[in-house]
Amino acid sequence: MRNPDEVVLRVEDLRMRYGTNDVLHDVAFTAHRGEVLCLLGPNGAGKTTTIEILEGFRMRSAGRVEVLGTDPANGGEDWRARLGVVLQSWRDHGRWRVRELLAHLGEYYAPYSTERIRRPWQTDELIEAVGLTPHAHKKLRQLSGGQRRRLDVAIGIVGRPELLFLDEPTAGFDPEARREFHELVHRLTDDEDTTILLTTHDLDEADKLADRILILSGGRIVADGSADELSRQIAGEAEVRWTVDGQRFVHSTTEATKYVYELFKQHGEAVADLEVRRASLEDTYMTLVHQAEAGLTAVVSEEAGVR
Ligand SMILES: Nc1ncnc2c1ncn2[C@@H]1O[C@H](COP(=O)(O)OP(=O)(O)OP(=O)(O)O)[C@@H](O)[C@H]1O
Repeated sequence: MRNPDEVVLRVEDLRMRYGTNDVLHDVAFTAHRGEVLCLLGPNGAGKTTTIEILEGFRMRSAGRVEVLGTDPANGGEDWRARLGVVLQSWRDHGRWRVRELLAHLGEYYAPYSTERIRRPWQTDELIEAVGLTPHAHKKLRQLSGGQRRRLDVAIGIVGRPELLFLDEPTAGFDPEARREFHELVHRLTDDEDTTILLTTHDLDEADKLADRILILSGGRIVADGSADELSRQIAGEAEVRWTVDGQRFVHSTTEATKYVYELFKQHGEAVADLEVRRASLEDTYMTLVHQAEAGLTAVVSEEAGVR
């Protein structure tokens, strides 16, 4: 049965050093069943390193990590079968055909099928879910960049993972493919209860998909919360725009509701074109990353408050 309180991912005091270069400093976060976490951050912030440690592809330098109840450094085949991974880089299977490859990869998961989770995903259903039906019989090298990325996603989910890692899954997608991918993510979390950790540079995508956003900067988590929580905590001011008799006005305030109430009290029905604009995720992201880069290391966290 679904238990939304179940912790699927627990990271504490995670550190990573390449040679003498510390790239992760005391990273800590958790993810619960069915949650979508988006890991944001500038190039080189440590997103891929974090994900690779959680996937068991990279050994950490220090800290505690639990993925589906197991330390990834000791995860066996049965643990790995419960994970799905979509890496940034392409794999080289150029001569295989789409359907053939997915059916083949799916066979590896059959021994890990359970009463609750039937593995693998039925091949044609999976191909349909990622929008590759018209290309099912093509060789991989004949696919476009975006089609190839859809296949990468299919490879990641063929074993019906309980936890799915997606490293920049929509890079190279056209707007329609992006929207279809977002629908697929909702389907995976709603119908299959999949927990998803994804990295993206597309803030609009993070806004649409994430239950929680983690912002990593210089190897540190500088924010942890929903898009709304982060924007409320960082940018207290909202911008109110309106017109009276065709003349435009703009005012910044921390108390938008009260301000609008006063506005109507004063001008009544003469107020038109009213808009109240809170900080966008992009505004919030820029503020937090710039603060972190300037050495202001206050961490914004819904769970912990500001510390
Ligand atoms: N194998 C490696 N050896 C040494 N340094 C590395 C290695 N891999 C990554 N790094 C360094 O670790 C830091 C974090 O890199 P990482 O790839 O995790 O960042 P990222 O947030 O995923 O960046 P991007 O958005 O560009 O993908 C960078 O400074 C990078 O140069």
